[in-house]
Amino acid sequence: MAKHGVDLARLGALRLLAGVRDGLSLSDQAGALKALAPADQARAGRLAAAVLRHHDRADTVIAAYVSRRPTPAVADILRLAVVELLELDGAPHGVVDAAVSLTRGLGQKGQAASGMVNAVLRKVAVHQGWAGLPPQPMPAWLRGPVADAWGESAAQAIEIAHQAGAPLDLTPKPGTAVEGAEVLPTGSLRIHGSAQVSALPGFAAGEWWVQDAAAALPARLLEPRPAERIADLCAAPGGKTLQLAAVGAQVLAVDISPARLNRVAENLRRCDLAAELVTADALDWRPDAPLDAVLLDAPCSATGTIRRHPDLPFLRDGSGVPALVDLQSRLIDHALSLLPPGGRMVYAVCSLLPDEGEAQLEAALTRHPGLMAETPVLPGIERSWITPGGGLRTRPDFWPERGGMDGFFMMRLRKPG
Ligand SMILES: C[S@@+](CC[C@H](N)C(=O)[O-])C[C@H]1O[C@@H](n2cnc3c(N)ncnc32)[C@H](O)[C@@H]1O
Repeated sequence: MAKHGVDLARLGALRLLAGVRDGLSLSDQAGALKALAPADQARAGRLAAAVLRHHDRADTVIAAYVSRRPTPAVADILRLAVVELLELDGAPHGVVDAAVSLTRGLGQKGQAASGMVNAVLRKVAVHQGWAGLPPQPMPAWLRGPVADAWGESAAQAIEIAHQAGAPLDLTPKPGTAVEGAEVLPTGSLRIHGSAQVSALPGFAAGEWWVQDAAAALPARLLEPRPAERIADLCAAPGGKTLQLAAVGAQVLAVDISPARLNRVAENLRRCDLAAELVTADALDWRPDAPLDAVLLDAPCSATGTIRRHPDLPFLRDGSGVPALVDLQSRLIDHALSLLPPGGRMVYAVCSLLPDEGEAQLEAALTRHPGLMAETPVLPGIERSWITPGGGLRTRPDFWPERGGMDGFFMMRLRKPG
């Protein structure tokens, strides 16, 4: 949609990118585009995400044609145009014109830079070699541990998967099908191509919820049974709570954030499922009656979700990881203290960092003599995903032909009887 010849979606994308430069995540900025029509909001989000996914490749191309470093705002306009031209097959004339008018819209400095933007983008439009540029690298604080754990070629395959983005995965209520969706070996449903979630069949009737195929595994690994009392610690927005409730377990969904628990309530309502919602710090919460099992989806670096959140590498520097690792181990200890002898627990993190996953398993077994890691057995998981310590590791580069999956580590622990 155009206003005074300027595409509002592109303006929105640039606003989002400026927000990321200021330390705001894309999802934190949903309100910033409120004035735009829903279709423009969605396109702005897609364009901003595409620029972040190809950020360094775009800079490599721009550097070949500029003599002086552009200002941050002009650099974003150039990156957006480069990605539209070389990745999204945008029509050169329209993309270059839009970039020039967006630059002019920056005021006096923009007026001065618009000639340069025009000249640079005319050359970019016929640039050769885009496909051969390496994918957006992970930041060093993440790439180092990933390459150490799984090797350089795995790190590169993960970067390729990050760049490709993620399809839409759904978890259906037991026995529910969704027309046109691929049924994945693990039981999740996958929709390829862009789709408006609320327009898909079964959304209003609450027959499924959006959940990455890997994110659906921890609740399955717990093997919840009808009427079991299960605490879902760190539950919001509730994907795993819904899974547990859908098999008929009595779920206590605990989260520290009341606002995020409201989202669990909304999701339960839409899907016509029930759980008890508890606002509490999981580190000191205790149930008033014995539990059968605990699911602990601990707060983490979220580095396994970069496919969906390409802004994450631009917002974090890894300095928060040690505090998260410490919180995770305290949560594991507290969760174990809630279980009766012989009780079971699943710990999960959407992280690619072994410190938050494989190392947490090893440390928990050392701290708790007699605690056992039970080897994961689930439909559709591959042997190579099982770690030597008995955990389950998923990575974005797994299932490349199907469109990948988020990076998770999960483990199932059994308290001594
Ligand atoms: C990874 S998300 C959980 C995702 C959720 N299990 C799902 O499947 O939809 C982590 C959650 O932990 C919550 N959280 C962080 N620290 C917590 C604490 N000390 N006690 C309880 N919840 C906490 C956050 O509010 C956030 O909702």
